[in-house]
Amino acid sequence: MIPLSLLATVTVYITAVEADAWTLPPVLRFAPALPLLLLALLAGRTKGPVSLSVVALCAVLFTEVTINFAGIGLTEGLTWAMPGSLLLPVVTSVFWPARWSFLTAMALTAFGPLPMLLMQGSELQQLQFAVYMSVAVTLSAMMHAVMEHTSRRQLQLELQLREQATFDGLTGVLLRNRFLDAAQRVLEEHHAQRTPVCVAYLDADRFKRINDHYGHSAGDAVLIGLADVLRAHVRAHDLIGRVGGEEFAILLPDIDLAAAQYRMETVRRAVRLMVQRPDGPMTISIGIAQSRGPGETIDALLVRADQAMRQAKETGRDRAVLDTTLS
Ligand SMILES: Nc1nc2c(ncn2[C@@H]2O[C@H](COP(=O)(O)OP(=O)(O)OP(=O)(O)O)[C@@H](O)[C@H]2O)c(=O)[nH]1
Repeated sequence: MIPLSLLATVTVYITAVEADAWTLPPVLRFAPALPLLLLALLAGRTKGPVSLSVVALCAVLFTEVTINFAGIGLTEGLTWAMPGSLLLPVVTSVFWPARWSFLTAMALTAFGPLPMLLMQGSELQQLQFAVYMSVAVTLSAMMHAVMEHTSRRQLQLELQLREQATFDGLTGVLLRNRFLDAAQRVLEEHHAQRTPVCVAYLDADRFKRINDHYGHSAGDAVLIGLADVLRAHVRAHDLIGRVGGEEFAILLPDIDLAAAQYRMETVRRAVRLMVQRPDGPMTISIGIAQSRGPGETIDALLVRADQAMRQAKETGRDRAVLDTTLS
């Protein structure tokens, strides 16, 4: 957008020159347009938004200086310089993303013709200028505010969409696929560093009964409470994902099976103590597996943890079982 606004600036400049307010010989008339074009090209190649704004502001400054030089000595110069340079803030107002660059560009373009005007303008022209300028700056500020509001709203929607695609709407933990992606990356990093990683597979016990006897919303409330307890009991770099309806997985980097068991026992006790279901305390069954090292994927690791969790179910629920299958 800024390179486009610079090209617009060049056009405004050339139109102004063509308005016959230029005292130089015809060959030199368009000379100042060259640096402007160069700035436009440079802006097209500049990547950072701040340096892009600086380049664009240089172009505006240059245009205003040129307008002043072009107009000095010619009263007629004022006739085109005033509306021309006041049109510029309105046209370019939507192109300046940052507030500081918008304010600087507005000040430059709105007050640009002031020296020429003060030097040779009549009182009427000065009054005209004050009126034009107020209208132009007000219009620009309004357009800029609308643009800013629209882009802020768009950004909010984007963030909202990204969040919805990342986190489970009910419990706030990672969605299954996001968990698998993130966990696979962590797993590979730990394989490369030869450090241990474990995964725990957690399943709410007899959850169907809550839904059947107390309704789906009672089940939802228990799931929310369960996720809260999980979040409160993991380390900052552990990952929690909702991998099924009432099934969660926790990736536990940097700890071996024994340490993972200790941590998950704490979680299991906390759930029993802190999550209430309508018919009594909530319990969970947990299966824990440690990664076998390079080559093992998160899916394979989860399968082993899931199998251990099923053993926990079969042997009475409300317990943590370790996967001890040989590698
Ligand atoms: N309220 C609610 N229920 C869910 C949700 N997702 C899955 N469920 C329910 O969770 C229940 C899971 O039941 P089952 O897989 O039979 O297992 P269970 O009753 O927990 O019994 P065990 O796992 O054998 O201890 C089903 O009734 C699903 O409908 C959810 O988001 N909200």
